Amino acid sequence: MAIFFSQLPKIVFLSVIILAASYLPIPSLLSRSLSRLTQLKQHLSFNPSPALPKPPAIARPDRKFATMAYERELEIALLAVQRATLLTKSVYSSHSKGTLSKSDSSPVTIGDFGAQALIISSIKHAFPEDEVVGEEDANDLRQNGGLKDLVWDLVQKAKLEDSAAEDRIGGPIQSPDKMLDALDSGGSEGGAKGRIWALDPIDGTKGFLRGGQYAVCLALMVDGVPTVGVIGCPNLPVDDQAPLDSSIGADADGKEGKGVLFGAVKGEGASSRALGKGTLQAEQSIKMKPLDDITQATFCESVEAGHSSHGDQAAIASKLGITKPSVRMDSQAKYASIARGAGDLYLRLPTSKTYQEKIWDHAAGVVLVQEAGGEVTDAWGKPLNFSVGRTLKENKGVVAAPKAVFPRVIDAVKEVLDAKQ
Ligand SMILES: Nc1ncnc2c1ncn2[C@@H]1O[C@H](COP(=O)(O)OS(=O)(=O)O)[C@@H](OP(=O)(O)O)[C@H]1O
Ligand SMILES: [Mg+2]
Ligand SMILES: [Mg+2]
Ligand SMILES: [Mg+2]
Repeated sequence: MAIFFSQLPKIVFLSVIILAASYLPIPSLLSRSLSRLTQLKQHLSFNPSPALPKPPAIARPDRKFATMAYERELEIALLAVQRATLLTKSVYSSHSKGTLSKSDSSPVTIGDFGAQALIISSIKHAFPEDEVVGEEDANDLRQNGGLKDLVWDLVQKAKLEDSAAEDRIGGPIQSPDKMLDALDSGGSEGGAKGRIWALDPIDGTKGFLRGGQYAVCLALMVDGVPTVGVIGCPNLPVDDQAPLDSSIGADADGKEGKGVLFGAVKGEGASSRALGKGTLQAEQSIKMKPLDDITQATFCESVEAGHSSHGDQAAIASKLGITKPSVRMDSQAKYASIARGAGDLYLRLPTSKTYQEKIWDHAAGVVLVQEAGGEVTDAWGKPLNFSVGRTLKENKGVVAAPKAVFPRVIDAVKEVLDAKQ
């Protein structure tokens, strides 16, 4: 009895708890917990490890395949070109482009200088041993401090929005002197041995100044063979299926669905993606359009009549029975456009017997077209030889077409050229 009275407070306390519990909605609490557990189980079955980082095998979420040849070269080239287009777009939409005339009377702008410095700095960070054949050099900036300051200002502002991507290409250039040194590191003589990059920081500078198409072009040549090609086209539509036309219009923010980044690796295919400003966007593979009826072809040619013979090109088109008017477009956007099937043929018939085509005007475009199912030769059907220096020397003109129709096209080209001899 004494024990009962000594334990009475505990007994009362426990009784109160049991009584209170009987009023609580225990079954409903239990059923809610069970349903939560079921939801969690379903969630886990779709996301086996939701809290874990992505498996390391998928290093490039923008790519469909985990590994391929020259994967790092392609990624660095894509990021380097992407960053350079941030700079060129800012110059494109500005009134003052700091234009100079070079010794061959062709124009160069602060955009060309800045883009070349940024891209070479990216390449040298990732692949310090590689050489670069770049179109521009720093001579004009070394002699003109005002111009150098303008370019330095642009170069400092051009940063990828994603800091990890920016780090992959070495981050910002550290000083104006380093910028000049980078710009001057594009003086390789080219050749048939080793790894050499061909860089056109703005291809189609005349188009760039006119408010037309232009392209930032970079290719890696291995033992004289174009192997990786990247082309940034800020003024082409993102949509690979968009009809090809010569109208453009500035679209600095990509709001009008413009801005494409093309990439290709020899033997691995070609792709396009929205240009973007930071991490690489998801890519899709591109192919030339199958062309069953050559008379329905759309052909691309230069805007500048001094760069390719509009007359010869019209004669070739008429020989092939093509009735559609040509699409005139500046830069390697022509190669990119036929590679994605927006156009079919690219004709660049020489205007002079002495002009030597520059390797940076073609290397990236050639990889793109070859990987999209096309063939590219000079106007006489000879393969373009990228292993003989900074120019294509003996190769005159360019003809690019889908493989299946290439023989017909080159025959028509030869007929027109032979008739002129
Ligand atoms: N005479 C002659 N013949 C052939 N090519 C020449 C000639 N003169 C210049 N160039 C080079 O043409 C590059 C411009 O590319 P496109 O001709 O495709 O563009 S355009 O439509 O004519 O603007 C252009 O490249 P960028 O200087 O990078 O713009 C030149 O390297
Ligand atoms: Mg060029
Ligand atoms: Mg150029
Ligand atoms: Mg030029």
